[in-house]
Amino acid sequence: MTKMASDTPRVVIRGAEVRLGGADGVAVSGADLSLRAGRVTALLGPSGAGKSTLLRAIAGLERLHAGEISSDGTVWSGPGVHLAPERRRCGVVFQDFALFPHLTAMQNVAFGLRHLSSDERRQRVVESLEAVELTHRARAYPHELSGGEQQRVALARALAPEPSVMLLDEPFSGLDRRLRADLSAMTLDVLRRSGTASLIITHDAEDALASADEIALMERGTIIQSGTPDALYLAPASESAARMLGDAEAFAGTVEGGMVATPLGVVAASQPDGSAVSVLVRPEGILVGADDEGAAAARIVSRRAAGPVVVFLIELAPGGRVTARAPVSHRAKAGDTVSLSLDPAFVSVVSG
Ligand SMILES: Nc1ncnc2c1ncn2[C@@H]1O[C@H](COP(=O)(O)OP(=O)(O)OP(=O)(O)O)[C@@H](O)[C@H]1O
Repeated sequence: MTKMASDTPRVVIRGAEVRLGGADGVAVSGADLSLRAGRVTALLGPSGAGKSTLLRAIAGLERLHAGEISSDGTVWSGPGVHLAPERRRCGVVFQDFALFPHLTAMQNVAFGLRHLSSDERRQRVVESLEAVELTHRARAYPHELSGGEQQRVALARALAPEPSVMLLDEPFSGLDRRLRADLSAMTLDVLRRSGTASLIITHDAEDALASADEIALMERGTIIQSGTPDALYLAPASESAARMLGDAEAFAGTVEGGMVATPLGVVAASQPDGSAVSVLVRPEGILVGADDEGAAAARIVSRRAAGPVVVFLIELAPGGRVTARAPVSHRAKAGDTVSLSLDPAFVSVVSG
């Protein structure tokens, strides 16, 4: 049942627009996104950004007013086309997943497989419950299962018909933190091995950075950036993209001679001279050195250890404060005068 990941997109969304509740209620606007087989894409963005609406549009539960959604060359939604949800090879696990209470775990999983022969159906149910490690609970009813086990049955049920794409809307938000971490790791593993293309809504940027294959950032109805977690963390396309994935300092400046000046030193910029830009720096990119080393003199206001890292709040000589993050072994302490420099790997220059 293991299938290879592929670079060819399984689902392609182009210029998707969804209007809800009247002309100005545009929930999704010009959204572009590709989902690949065997890969998990985390969809991240503030409340009201349009994440659930985009998922519902892919599932066929909302109509597109413009744009197109297609899968393996078949148009699911587009001008004059709207394939019914049951005709899309789309598995869905929503937050308030509901198992049928009067059916056992295996009957729940078998529910969507009525088109198969009974032998094939039995085989598929066994495989799906095996994938979520629940064969020993096959005959249990939902009320006899824990919350995490119920969620695993819901996942098995959605995967059993072998969908092209799996859509998960914050599937773990109702569970406690510890269970959520375990279940999230297992779910992503099962999704990857199934070979389906997965899109999972989350509010947890750290979790997305640590576990997703790709991240799509959504804001005001549109996908503002998508790519691998590393690429998005290190090279955000805008200040708001940067902040969706963690802390960042932003310095406004103007490009002169291919460079832009910041209070922490000068950095190279690819924008034309005279452009107004914003220099974005991750806390790991602010290097705290001895007093005589770097470019900018500064004073440490506070030092806070947080597990393997230490977070410095630093006051710059010309005024203003920045946050730097270093390994916990870093010796600088509150009150020290230090000099700061930039690690270019954690710096990106975006149009201001
Ligand atoms: N049925 C509806 N009728 C009218 N407007 C709606 C409807 N459902 C959602 N909206 C609006 O559409 C926009 C996008 O909502 P959506 O639920 O897709 O956002 P979201 O990113 O999933 O948010 P959250 O993270 O809070 O779940 C919001 O402005 C919301 O108020």
